[in-house]
Amino acid sequence: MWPSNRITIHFFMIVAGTTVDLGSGMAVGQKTSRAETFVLAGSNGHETRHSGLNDIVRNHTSDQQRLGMARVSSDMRNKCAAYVLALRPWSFSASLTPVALGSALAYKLEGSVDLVILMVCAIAVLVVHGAGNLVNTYYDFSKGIDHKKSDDRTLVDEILAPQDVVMFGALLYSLGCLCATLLYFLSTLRMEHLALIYFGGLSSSFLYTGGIGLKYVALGDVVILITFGPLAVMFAHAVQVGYLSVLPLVYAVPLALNTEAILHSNNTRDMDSDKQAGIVTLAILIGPTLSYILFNLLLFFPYVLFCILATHYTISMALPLLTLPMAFPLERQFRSQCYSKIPQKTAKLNLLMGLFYVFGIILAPQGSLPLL
Ligand SMILES: CC(C)=CCC/C(C)=C/CC/C(C)=C/CC/C(C)=C/COP(=O)(O)OP(=O)(O)O
Ligand SMILES: Cc1cc(O)c2ccccc2c1O
Repeated sequence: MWPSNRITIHFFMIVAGTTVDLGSGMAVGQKTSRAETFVLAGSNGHETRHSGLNDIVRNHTSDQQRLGMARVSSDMRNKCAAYVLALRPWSFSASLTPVALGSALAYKLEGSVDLVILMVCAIAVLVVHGAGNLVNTYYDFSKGIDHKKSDDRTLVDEILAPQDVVMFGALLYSLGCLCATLLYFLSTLRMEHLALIYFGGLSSSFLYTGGIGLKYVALGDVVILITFGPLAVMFAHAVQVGYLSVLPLVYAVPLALNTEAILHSNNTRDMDSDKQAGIVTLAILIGPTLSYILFNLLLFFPYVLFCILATHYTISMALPLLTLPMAFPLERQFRSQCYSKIPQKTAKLNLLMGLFYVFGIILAPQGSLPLL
């Protein structure tokens, strides 16, 4: 038999534990009623019930631990999702397609491709692009350019803190440098050439919005045309073949124009808020009508180039034309000024067009492609 005062002490221990946890959820509340039931039963004085009380205390503690762990793991998952979303992964096609293109050209020229070099190169370009997006998030927020209706609300909605974005950006730049170091050992490309292209890409990704902020003085379009086009394609090609060549620069043109269409639609969408924030973009300089004409040129001129390549060199170059049906709705949306999802949709088109372009190059009969 257990004296009822000892049972009461156990009860208060449970209640005390419960009180601490009251704010955290229903399951804990349920424990209180189980303990109360026990005290009512305990006052009848059955000894066997004591082990039941210990079980309740033990179960209560392990439930608390489980709840705590579940909360920590769900917090971690939310935080990870926030970091991934802050990178704006929808835009990654813009950096992956030039890597695929440069590697495909190397395959055509050298007859083989080193898959490890391809992977490391893709990671290097991807993380530098991701870091560039984070720098953009940080500076657009601190300059008051991003607002409640912006596409990028990572900092505006306090999904992440500014120092989280800074730390994550620094981590990605460090990872990029690690990849570049690895490439130095894996590839036969001379160190000064590797460093020139890699740090060219890295500094462009920072200076786009950081430092002098090229985006704010209407130079963002030039940066995107160069980095996501010739620079990234040449980088992927050079680490494979071990030397610099002008060939990838020429092949990069159709893809670079399409990637610039993503940015131009983005800047046309943001024209009014950018103007209010006091920054200058190409879209603001040329106005809505010329912006529409420029978007069409960027969207459709690559198809003209593919037609020329297909009719003069090899029919496999007609493969990217399969994406034409995706381009017409974009033109219509731009014309009716429904800009909201055009950058994301153009990025999808960019991925498919890039992949078809790469397949077209791989499938081209030996010696049929223009080698300048
Ligand atoms: C050659 C090597 C190693 C790397 C090249 C890697 C690349 C492609 C770097 C370019 C990084 C870069 C310039 C990123 C900027 C990304 C960008 C265009 C962000 C869009 O910014 P906003 O125009 O402000 O759009 P939002 O309004 O959506 O924020
Ligand atoms: C976030 C973001 C937004 C864009 O509009 C981009 C356009 C071209 C290339 C990359 C882009 C990007 O990373």
